[in-house]
Amino acid sequence: MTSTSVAKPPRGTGQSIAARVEQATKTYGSGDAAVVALDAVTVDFAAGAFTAIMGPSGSGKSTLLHCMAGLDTLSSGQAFIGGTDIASLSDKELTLLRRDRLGFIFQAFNLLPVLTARENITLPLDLAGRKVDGEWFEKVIASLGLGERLGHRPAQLSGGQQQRVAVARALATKPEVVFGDEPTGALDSRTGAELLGFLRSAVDDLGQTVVMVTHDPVAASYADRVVFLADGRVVDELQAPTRDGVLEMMKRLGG
Ligand SMILES: Nc1ncnc2c1ncn2[C@@H]1O[C@H](COP(=O)(O)OP(=O)(O)OP(=O)(O)O)[C@@H](O)[C@H]1O
Repeated sequence: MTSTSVAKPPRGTGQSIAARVEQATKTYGSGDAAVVALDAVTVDFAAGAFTAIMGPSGSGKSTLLHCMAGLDTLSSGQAFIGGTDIASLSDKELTLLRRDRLGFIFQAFNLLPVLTARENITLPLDLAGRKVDGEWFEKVIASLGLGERLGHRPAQLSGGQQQRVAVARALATKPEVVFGDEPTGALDSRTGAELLGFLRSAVDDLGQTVVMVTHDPVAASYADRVVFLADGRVVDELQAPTRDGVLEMMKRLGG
C-alpha cells in the first residue's frame, strides 16, 4: 500500500458517526393532502463535531432533527443513534434512549420553576437513577460559568442564565448527541452568541457532539459543518462555514 499525503481532514472526518439517517422519508397526511417533508435523505453526523442544519422554511429541518432524535417516526428509511436503529426500539426503550443518550436544547428552555438550577441540571440523571459524575458536572458548570447560580430558581435567573442551565441539563448525562432546534431563536444577539460559544466549547473542550437546526447564518458559522436542505432533500454542505459563505448558499437555495 502506498501512502499519499492528504490535506488535514475537516473536524469530524474519520471519527465515528454519532447519528445517521439512511433513505429517510417522512410524509405527513395522505392522498392529495400528502406533504413529503423528507425525501429519501441520507446523511451522517460525526461524533465530536458541531453540525448545523439549514435550509428554507418548510425544507424539512425540524422533521429531520425530530426523526433522528426519536421524537417522531420516519415513514420509511432508517435513523441511527450510534449503532442503534431507533425504529427497532419499543416506546420504553426509545424513552430511555432519549433520556440516557441524547441531550435537547429547544427554544423554550422548559426549566422546572420549583427546582434550583442544580436540581434542574441533574434532573435527567435523577430520573434515570444515575449518579452525578462530579468531575463532569464541575467541568460543565465551569465552562458555562454557572458556579455561583446553582442554588437559584429559574425565576431568579436572567434569560441568558436560564439558557445556560438548559445547556448544562442537556450536557449533564454526557450524551452521545446534543440536538438543538433553533436554540438561539428566542434570544437577543448577545445572549445567542454566548450560547453558541458554549455549544462550541462543549464540542472543543468537552468532546461533545452537537447537531443544531438554525435559520441564522451567524449561528451556523459556529459549526464545523453546515448541511443544507431544500424540499426535503440534502442539496449541499459547507465545511468550516463562514457567515458570508452560508448567506451565499442560502441565496442560491432561495431561503
Ligand atoms: N405535523 C405536521 N403535519 C403536516 N405537515 C407537517 C407537519 N410538520 C411539518 N409539516 C410539513 O412538512 C414540511 C417540513 O416541515 P419542517 O417543520 O420540517 O420544516 P423546517 O425546515 O423545519 O421549517 P421552518 O424553518 O419553517 O421551521 C413543511 O411543508 C411542513 O408544512
